[in-house]
Amino acid sequence: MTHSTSLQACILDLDGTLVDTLGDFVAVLGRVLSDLGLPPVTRDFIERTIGKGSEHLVRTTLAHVGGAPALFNRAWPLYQQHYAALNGQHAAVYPGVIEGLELLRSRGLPLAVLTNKPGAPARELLRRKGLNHYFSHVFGGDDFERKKPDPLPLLKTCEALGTAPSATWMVGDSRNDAEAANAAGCPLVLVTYGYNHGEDIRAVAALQHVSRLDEVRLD
Ligand SMILES: O=C(O)COP(=O)(O)O
Ligand SMILES: [Mg+2]
Repeated sequence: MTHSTSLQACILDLDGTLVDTLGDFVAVLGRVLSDLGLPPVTRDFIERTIGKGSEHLVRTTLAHVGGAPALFNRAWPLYQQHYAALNGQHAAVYPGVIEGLELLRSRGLPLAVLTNKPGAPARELLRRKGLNHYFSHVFGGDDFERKKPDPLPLLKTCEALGTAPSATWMVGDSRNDAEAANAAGCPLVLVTYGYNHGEDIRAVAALQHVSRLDEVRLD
């Protein structure tokens, strides 16, 4: 099967696809829990929980350590403050990402980022990692009414790019990306190195599964 003739633009996920941000989440949540006098959580727990946006991550972490739900009101500003300070310090661009973005750009494809991370830290992270210049649009989890796996943010990103969903590839690392892409009608490419709630992403159907972004086949 080939979609090369209809490929007009590409939307990429951020955490687990472009940048390995697990270390940032671990450091930030460590500080938040310590500020609140709560016990730490494991790196594995955080890796399984990333993907549904930062509010979800903070709420699920508090519940995991037995914190009252109302603690969220104290934890959330702390999380945002620590995230802004640490953003990118414990994060690395995955091998093959620069080469993959160069490849997509060499085909003249407009590129956008769509992440469930809030927009401000997402844009700042891309800037700090020197990736921002590849993208005409960067949308975060707070830019639209609903987050992935809902198709709405994908449809809105296609609208911003000016391309039909059927001609706009979604590249992501989790079933949130897959469900959103399938519901929006975007051809799906999955990277196999990211975070997928502790499950093997190769079990999720896609046009292609790639172990590096520069392995994506455009024809
Ligand atoms: O912030 C998250 O929960 C994950 O963000 P992502 O959509 O870039 O994977
Ligand atoms: Mg992701």
